[in-house]
Amino acid sequence: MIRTFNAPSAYVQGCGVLDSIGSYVDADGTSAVVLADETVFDLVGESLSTGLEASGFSVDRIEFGGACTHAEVARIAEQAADADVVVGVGGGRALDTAKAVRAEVGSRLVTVPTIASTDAPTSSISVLYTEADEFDEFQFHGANPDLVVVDTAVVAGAPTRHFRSGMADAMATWFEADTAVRAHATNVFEGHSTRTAHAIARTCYETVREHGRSAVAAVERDAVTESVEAVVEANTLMSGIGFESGGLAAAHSVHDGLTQVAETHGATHGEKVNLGTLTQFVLEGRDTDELVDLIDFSLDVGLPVTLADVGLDDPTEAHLRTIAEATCEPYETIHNEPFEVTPRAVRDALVTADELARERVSERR
Ligand SMILES: NC(=O)c1ccc[n+]([C@@H]2O[C@H](COP(=O)([O-])OP(=O)(O)OC[C@H]3O[C@@H](n4cnc5c(N)ncnc54)[C@H](O)[C@@H]3O)[C@@H](O)[C@H]2O)c1
Ligand SMILES: [Zn+2]
Repeated sequence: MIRTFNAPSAYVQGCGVLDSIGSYVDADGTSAVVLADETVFDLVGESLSTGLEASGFSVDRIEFGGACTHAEVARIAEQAADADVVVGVGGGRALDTAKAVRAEVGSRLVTVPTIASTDAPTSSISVLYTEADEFDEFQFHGANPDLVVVDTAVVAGAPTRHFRSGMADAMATWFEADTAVRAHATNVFEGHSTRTAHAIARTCYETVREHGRSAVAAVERDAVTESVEAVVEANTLMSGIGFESGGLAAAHSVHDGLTQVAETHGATHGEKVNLGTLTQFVLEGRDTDELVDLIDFSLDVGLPVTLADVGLDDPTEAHLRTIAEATCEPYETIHNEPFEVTPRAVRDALVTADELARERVSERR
């Protein structure tokens, strides 16, 4: 059995760290291109540029249009062709675009997440979408970012919804990696998990459970506390390594299935993943107490637990079929589950998780 482990080359996290970002960028040459949408550039553009210029970089800005599509990657790659360093700044879409641009131009890559909403900042892959905003393909770049810089003051100042969503993405990491390891399934790098990645995935979950409530309370007030630092690290570094080098299973496939129904497009990546984790629990026949425990924690921190919570108030059988069939596409990681998975089984697990969550919500009222 071949085991593989990949990770970003360097990771820096701290309150106000963007001001000194240039000192962490290890690159020959002096030209940096900053890729960010207007909102994000207004927030951090100045401190980023000052931080890079202080270390001798010339800084050009390219405005990110908001979608990670082939056309957007081609447009930006042309503009960034001579850059020594591409600095992707923002949410998962901007960072995935920066990764694809780096693959085209051969520069170094720095990712600067300004929300702790997904594990995209540390991973090696990009998720590409069509112009109609439907899933197009995964691009496996083989290389992780050279440097990841997270300013916790920026992340804590962003809307809490993004932070909660990242917690859901992080919790799924453990249940998926653990299933993948037990099933001897392969990870993103087509190797088997190391004990290192498995342990990181476990710590990722434990960190979110131990610090999640306090961290969400802090972020509601734009405060940076030790619990915020802990959860940012879990959502970003541990989750990224945990899913890529540990392996994925059902939860993210259910997320992918949910994206096929337009009604869920208003829900974030992490919010849909949370339903995926609950569905994975039912699919795997886990103890009901374990499921209720995760529902309770989700409700405590304000994460969605029912189909209605992610936009599907009244799912029809056609909706459920679309979701279940997309969840079971041959390339989906749900097939890492250690038993045969069918659309029927996914549909039944999804509606059962939804029913249990509804019951729990009314019990807690
Ligand atoms: N490559 C991977 O490993 C991986 C993993 C998980 C998710 N993803 C992808 O990530 C994407 C979802 O990412 P996301 O949930 O971060 O959403 P997103 O990238 O769509 O960003 C959401 C919004 O947040 C705004 N924003 C960013 N920073 C802000 C701040 N500090 N304050 C206020 N607003 C801010 C942005 O302007 C953007 O409009 C999906 O495309 C998904 O497929 C990729
Ligand atoms: Zn995810």
